[in-house]
Amino acid sequence: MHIVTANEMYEIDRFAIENAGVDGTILMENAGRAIAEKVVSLVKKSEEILVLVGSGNNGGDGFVIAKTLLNQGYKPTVLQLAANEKIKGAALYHKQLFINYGGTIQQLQASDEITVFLNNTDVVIDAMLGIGITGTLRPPFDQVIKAVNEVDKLTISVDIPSGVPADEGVLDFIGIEADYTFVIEEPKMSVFLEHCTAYYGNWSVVKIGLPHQAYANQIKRNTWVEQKVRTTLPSRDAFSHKGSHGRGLIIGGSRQMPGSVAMTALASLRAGSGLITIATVKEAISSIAQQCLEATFLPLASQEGVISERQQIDISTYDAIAIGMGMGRKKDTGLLTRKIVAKAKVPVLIDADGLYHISEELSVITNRKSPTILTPHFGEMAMLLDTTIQNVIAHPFSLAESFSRKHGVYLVLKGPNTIVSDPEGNQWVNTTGNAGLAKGGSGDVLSGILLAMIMQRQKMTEALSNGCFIHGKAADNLVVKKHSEQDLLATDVIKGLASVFRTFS
Ligand SMILES: NC(=O)C1=CN([C@@H]2O[C@H](COP(=O)(O)OP(=O)(O)OC[C@H]3O[C@@H](n4cnc5c(N)ncnc54)[C@H](O)[C@@H]3O)[C@@H](O)[C@H]2O)[C@@H](O)CC1
Ligand SMILES: Nc1ncnc2c1ncn2[C@@H]1O[C@H](COP(=O)(O)OP(=O)(O)O)[C@@H](O)[C@H]1O
Ligand SMILES: [K+]
Repeated sequence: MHIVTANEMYEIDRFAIENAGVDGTILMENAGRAIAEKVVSLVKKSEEILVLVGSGNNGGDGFVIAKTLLNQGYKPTVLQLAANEKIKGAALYHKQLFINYGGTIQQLQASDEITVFLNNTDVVIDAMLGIGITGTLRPPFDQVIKAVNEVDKLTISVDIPSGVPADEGVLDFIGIEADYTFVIEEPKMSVFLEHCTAYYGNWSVVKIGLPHQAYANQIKRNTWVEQKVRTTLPSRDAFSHKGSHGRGLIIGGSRQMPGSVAMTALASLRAGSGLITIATVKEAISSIAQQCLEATFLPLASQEGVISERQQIDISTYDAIAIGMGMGRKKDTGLLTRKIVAKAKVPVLIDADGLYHISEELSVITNRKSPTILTPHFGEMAMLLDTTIQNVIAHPFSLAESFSRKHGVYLVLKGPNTIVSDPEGNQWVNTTGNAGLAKGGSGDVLSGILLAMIMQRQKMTEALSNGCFIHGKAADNLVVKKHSEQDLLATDVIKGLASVFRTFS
């Protein structure tokens, strides 16, 4: 699936109508009819349905839904929230068809009348506002949306929950809290914005027959789904040896935080790495070795329990490096981190405290010749950009894209909807994972999986997207069977990798 902004959607629409010659009323018929089919699968004929229609094309879809339901023996009540003269074009055409099919339309005279309509219905179909919303809500939409949210009725939104912006940038809004949203043709950006996702409820896409050529090459944002993992994840060659699957180096850990690198190493081995070496402070090695028998070690000199600057590390024999987990934020560790990142001629993944050290001197990553992968969560992203977390929440797609382009890096912006960005500005949103991962250590496990993935035969963007998918999928499988979102631990996710890899082998 592509992920579109409102403008991109309008552009696709324009192409369909002007270049491909599709009539706009047909697109509206297709949209309304496809959504009516979904409504039929959720609602019984005996139930009362209230269709709330606005003045634009979203309202037009509402008329088609009402007409289709009426034709199938339902008795929808259509409540028009805008003046008659505001309904134009395709929406007016479908309003007239609805009337011709025997439908009647009621009009809201005063905002507070809405409670009477809501009290008399079982189901609300929200066809008030779609991607055409501008500015703050005007009456009666503000009051109607609040009233719908206050009553406990099954609420089904058309294309987008009314009031929710389609695009990035708006943090404050009043929106319908839908139970279901049937998104037309392609998910809008806000489906994946963490301050908007919940409004959509259970969402899915309905296709309305827009010409594929209208957008196949233009949209740079996509979802990463199981089918893509199936077609890109390399299988293990029967004649391979440990060297064929990558020799990875993990640099991090400290006396205070030995567990993080242990989890990264274990996850990396479970995700298919051939050989893993952990470079960490020598006093942490015995405890880490007990957790991870398969790893080898590179003991590092330490100062107050953290990796000290004064030492040479031979990084020449590794295929990829992950650096930063649990290493702390001491100045000396930072100097060494930047030296290693600058010197390494293989892919380097930078996570956690490594991101802090890099944020002090971003030119170190910009100047690198081999691939650099940064894996910040929203707080670390704000630190890298020297901005607020609120700003990252408001603009995750555009900030990630511009950062990747500017510094020539691959960025994995972690969250409930993790976004992978490449230096050309392409983006993929991961579709797996749950709140059980919102726990210390999940990021360390992800780094290990990604380190393994980037050492297998696949493109860098596929490696990163597959790694995120597998990490989230392991957590999803675990909360269905063995665990819950409450008790899930990062170490469980490592064990759960088996269930995911087995489905792809
Ligand atoms: N290719 C597509 O994507 C298709 C889209 N269709 C529908 O068309 C919708 C977009 O239609 P429109 O561009 O007409 O836009 P909308 O229907 O989303 O809204 C525009 C209308 O809302 C009013 N409005 C805007 N901001 C408002 C505010 N803050 N407070 C109160 N009223 C406000 C405007 O005066 C205008 O009349 C989509 O969301 C979708 O539902 C379908 O008809 C089928 C084809
Ligand atoms: N609510 C959530 N839903 C899905 N995935 C989540 C959620 N919260 C966190 N994650 C995932 O868990 C990982 C957390 O990483 P991070 O914040 O770096 O953890 P830590 O540094 O504590 O190990 C990321 O991969 C993120 O995408
Ligand atoms: K809507």
